[in-house]
Amino acid sequence: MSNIIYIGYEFTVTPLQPAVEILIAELGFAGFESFVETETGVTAYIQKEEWNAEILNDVQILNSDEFKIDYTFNEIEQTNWNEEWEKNFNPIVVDDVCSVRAPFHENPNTKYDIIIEPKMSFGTGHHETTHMMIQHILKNDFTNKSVLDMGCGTGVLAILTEMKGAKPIDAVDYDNWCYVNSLENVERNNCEHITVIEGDASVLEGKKYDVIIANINRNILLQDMATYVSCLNENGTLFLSGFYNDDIPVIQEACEKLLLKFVEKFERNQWVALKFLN
Ligand SMILES: C[S@@+](CC[C@H](N)C(=O)[O-])C[C@H]1O[C@@H](n2cnc3c(N)ncnc32)[C@H](O)[C@@H]1O
Repeated sequence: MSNIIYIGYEFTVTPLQPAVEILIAELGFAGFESFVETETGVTAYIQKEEWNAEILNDVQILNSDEFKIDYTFNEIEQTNWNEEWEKNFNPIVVDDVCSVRAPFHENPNTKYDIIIEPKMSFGTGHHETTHMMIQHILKNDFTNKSVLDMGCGTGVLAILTEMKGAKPIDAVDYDNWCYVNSLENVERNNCEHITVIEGDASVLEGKKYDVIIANINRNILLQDMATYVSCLNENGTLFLSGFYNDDIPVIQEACEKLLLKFVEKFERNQWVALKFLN
């Protein structure tokens, strides 16, 4: 069990939309990793070791004349954060066929019913990037494909690929909490073909996959892209997310330098998820 300390910011936003959406996008970019929408705005969390006093300097919407945004912040005990999450985690259904829910939610009877207890890990399906990666996975054939889920968070994407017939699957995350949480969720969903690995791109040496899924962030993707592509089989597929529409040119250029071909883009609230072929 990790003893990471978080800083929680409670933002009060008037009027709520579209300001809350923009605020969450900008905070995500600044390094905040979890968000809980409230009746009056949003609560956002960042690890204390990622935090600094200037963290909000680049969050432009705070200077907007169109919206009034106030905030307070304080250190959050891990246990309090979990209670907050449990109160606020609503089940989601993607394209009527895939649900992501907690064990205590009612079964929505979807074809792919993923049960997740995310605690501190990213990947409840609420985030645009997870949602779009789920859409890519739903749309593509995974039967007997070997898969790497890089930056697996809760393991939600790896679990869905197994439900769609993929095997074997490696789910990798450098964060110990995510590693432990993915192990728990893999077991909770009775998956048999997923190996959860704690580490970064350095654990990929010598490995090969038919499909690589990486929902991380622009800088890590650019840094590790060559390693991912070296692990991709001929005619393999790479799905990337964790960045904005404006980042596409730099991501696409990096992929094309490695001879990948751009195939398809999904977009939600300025976030994007791209598909490339080898
Ligand atoms: C945006 S979350 C995605 C989680 C999940 N795959 C999803 O789609 O909901 C990114 C994850 O990547 C992990 N991560 C960030 N940098 C990494 C790196 N260099 N190597 C491995 N994992 C990394 C983080 O710990 C986090 O769990």
